[in-house]
Formats: sequence, C-alpha cells, structure tokens
Amino acid sequence: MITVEEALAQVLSLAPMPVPELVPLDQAWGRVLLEPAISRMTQPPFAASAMDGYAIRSCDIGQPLTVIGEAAAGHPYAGPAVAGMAVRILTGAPVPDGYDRVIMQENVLREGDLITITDPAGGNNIRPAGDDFRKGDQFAPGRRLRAADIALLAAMNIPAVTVSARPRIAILAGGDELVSPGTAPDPGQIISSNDLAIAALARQSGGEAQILPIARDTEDSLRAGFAAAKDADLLVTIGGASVGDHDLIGKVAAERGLDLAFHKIAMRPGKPLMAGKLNGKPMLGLPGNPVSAIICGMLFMQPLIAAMQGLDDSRPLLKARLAQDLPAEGNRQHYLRAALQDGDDLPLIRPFPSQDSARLSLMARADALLVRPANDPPRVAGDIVDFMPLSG
Ligand SMILES: Nc1nc2c(c(=O)[nH]1)N[C@H]1C(S)=C(S)[C@@H](COP(=O)(O)OP(=O)(O)OC[C@H]3O[C@@H](n4cnc5c(N)ncnc54)[C@H](O)[C@@H]3O)O[C@H]1N2
Ligand code: MOO
Repeated sequence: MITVEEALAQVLSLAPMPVPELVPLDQAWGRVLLEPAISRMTQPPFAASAMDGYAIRSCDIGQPLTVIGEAAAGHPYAGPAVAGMAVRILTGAPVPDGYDRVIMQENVLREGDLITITDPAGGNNIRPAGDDFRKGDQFAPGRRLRAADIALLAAMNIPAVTVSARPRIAILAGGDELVSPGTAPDPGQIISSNDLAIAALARQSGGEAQILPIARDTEDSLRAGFAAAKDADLLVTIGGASVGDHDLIGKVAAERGLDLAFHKIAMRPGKPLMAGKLNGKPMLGLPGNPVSAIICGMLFMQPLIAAMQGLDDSRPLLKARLAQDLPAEGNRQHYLRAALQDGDDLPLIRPFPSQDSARLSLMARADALLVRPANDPPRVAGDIVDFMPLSG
C-alpha cells in the first residue's frame, strides 16, 4: 500500500491542463483566473476630491474666499483658477485645474457666496490620478476570483475574463442496496447518500457535478454507467472498490482500459481508494463506506478538481492539543473524526469514541479530522497533534 502523500501526488499527476473559457465578469466569481487581465483604465482617471467641501488654492488660506462654481461627481468644473476664489466640490468630483486642496465643509463657515476657513489643518483631501491603479497594470492569474477582485476588474473596465472551464465530474454510485432519497426502501435496502456528498464536494471545488443513475451490482449496469460518463472530465465511482464478490468497479474499469495508478492506500478510512486514467481522463474509485467516501473526496478528489483548474488546493494542517490519551496507531495514516474546543494556547481536540466509517452522523458532527501518521506511538493528553478543520 502506498502512503497518502504518494497517492495524492499520483492523483494530482492525472490532472489534465486547465481549459480556458472567456466569461463575463458577472459569472466570474469563484472561478480561477487563467490569464493576466490588463487594466484599460487609470483610477481615479483624474485628481478627485475625497470630501464634500471647497476646492481652494493653499496660497489663499487666511482670507475669505468667494465661491465661483461647483464640481460634482460626473460634472466637472471647467473654469480657470482665480486668486481668492473657491469652487464648491463634492466627493468623487474632479478637482478643477489650479486648485491644490479641498477643505471639508465642516471646517468652513459659509455666508452667501463667501466662505471663511475655520480650521485649515488636515491633508489636501485629493486622491491623485492613478492612486489606485493605472492603465496597463496587470491583475495576476492563478487564484479564485473573490468579490473584491470582480469589483477591481470591473473598475479596470474589463468586461470578461479568461478563467478555467469548470471540470465536468460524473459521479457513479453503485450497489443493489441503494435507492434514492424519497424512495421507500425494500428490505435490505438503504438510501444512497454518498453521491450527493461527493457532488457537493465537487461543486465546492468549482466542478460541475452530474450524479448518474445508481448502478446495480452487475457488470452490464456498471458498463452502462461508465458509458454515461464518457463526456465527463473526471469519473468518480463510489463503492464496489473493495474485495467482495460484488466489488466490480476495478474489473469493469480494467476491461474499459483503465491505466491504473494505484488501488489501496495506507489510509484509514479509505483503504480501497483507486485511481487511474480511463480513455485519457482521470478516474477515482472511492470506497463505499460513507465516511471513507467523503474523506477521500476531500483529500483526493477536491485537490484533483482544483488542479484541473490550475490551482494548488492542498489542505493545510493545524495544531491542537489532545484532550485525552490515545493508543498506538496502526499501519495506516488515520483521520479521526473529532470535536474541537478552546484551549489555553492551542485548541483542544477530542476524537469521538467511535470511528466507524459507516457513521455519517459522527462525520456531520465533527469539527475536525485529527490526523495521526501510520505507526504513531501512544499519545497522552496535552500532546500536540495535527488536525484538518472541517467547518467554515
Ligand atoms: N474482507 C474485506 N472487507 C472489506 C475490506 C477489506 O479490506 N477486506 N475493506 C473495508 C473497507 S475499509 C471499506 S471502506 C469498504 C469499502 O468497500 P467498497 O468500496 O467495496 O464499498 P461497498 O462494499 O460497495 O459499500 C460499503 C458500504 O458502504 C455503503 N454504501 C456504498 N455506496 C453507498 C452510497 N452511495 N450511499 C450510502 N452508502 C453506500 C454500502 O451499503 C456498504 O454498507 O469495504 C470494507 N470491507
Ligand atoms: O478504509 Mo474503510 O474506508 O476504513 O472504511
């Protein structure tokens, strides 16, 4: 069995190059910018007032001034600067030529067209042209666009940007016991939940998820499922990855030409994880146990989907102190479902007493996954350990 780190490296190496797509800004939030965006604007395009007040010449301070006109946002004042004169100005308006200061109106006494400056202290309240950015400035690619990024690109007068196309993820759950939520299960049947969780994770990573009809435990049904996924950029199967008589994923994938990278890793839960390339496209075979499927989805599928968009999305590990003693670990890296609480220097982490990989309720309740390396020796309360946060 290969390690989690080796498996992740192999999974990431399956990622094809991101595909560029031009999208209008209004659809660009959360997408990964692939090419630099070049500003078509200088901002502000002119020296602009930062306050509502009066544009004056510094050399006129100390005498009453006459207001000769007004400059408002969108309505510049075009007249020449004249000694002893001031221009009424509003925030965002171009500062008229020849004026070098704006006195905010709170520091001015106005009577008719005459103003007296009551407090000349403070800055010039002028935003110089190009203070924010300049025409030709580059917005660098390589990250997911945030709300402020979209605003900046809009201000740069860039109406559309080149982002990574959303990878299309086909999700194929298989098992004779599985029926969809809302169906009355027959004896021996349960509700299929993994496909929905994996679709949610795929969407969280910027993928376009398609849940295929649940496959039955027959080779023909699985073949039909694989065929239905032929247009997807990534096929993710769930279940049927282990050693049972009905675990047919490996067999059908091999028959369809799977170039297997690995099957089985030193990870708990998640041992039967499978990965490879099928018809030139990546395929992941997730284990069927619900918690195993979700943790493998987070640790392998999400970074793969990110890599397919040109992003490095490795989940950083944080430090916590153990709230209890723990026995020695087995020969697989263990991701234990755990609760977090505030601690003195670091958070306190307490793994749940049950780590059954079928118990979705515990996975849903967990704040974190406590990560223990394979063959970790016994640990005592207070030891510092690694964890991966799950909330937020
Ligand atoms: N003799 C052995 N048995 C098992 C081993 C092993 O090494 N030797 N590994 C165990 C481990 S670890 C896991 S994980 C599971 C994984 O098995 P499969 O990937 O073949 O998954 P299935 O057998 O199809 O299902 C396991 C379990 O999960 C439930 N399931 C499957 N799909 C869904 C779904 N879409 N929604 C909800 N629940 C699902 C299924 O009903 C089973 O209960 O194998 C162990 N066995
Ligand atoms: O590895 Mo299984 O995925 O422990 O439940």
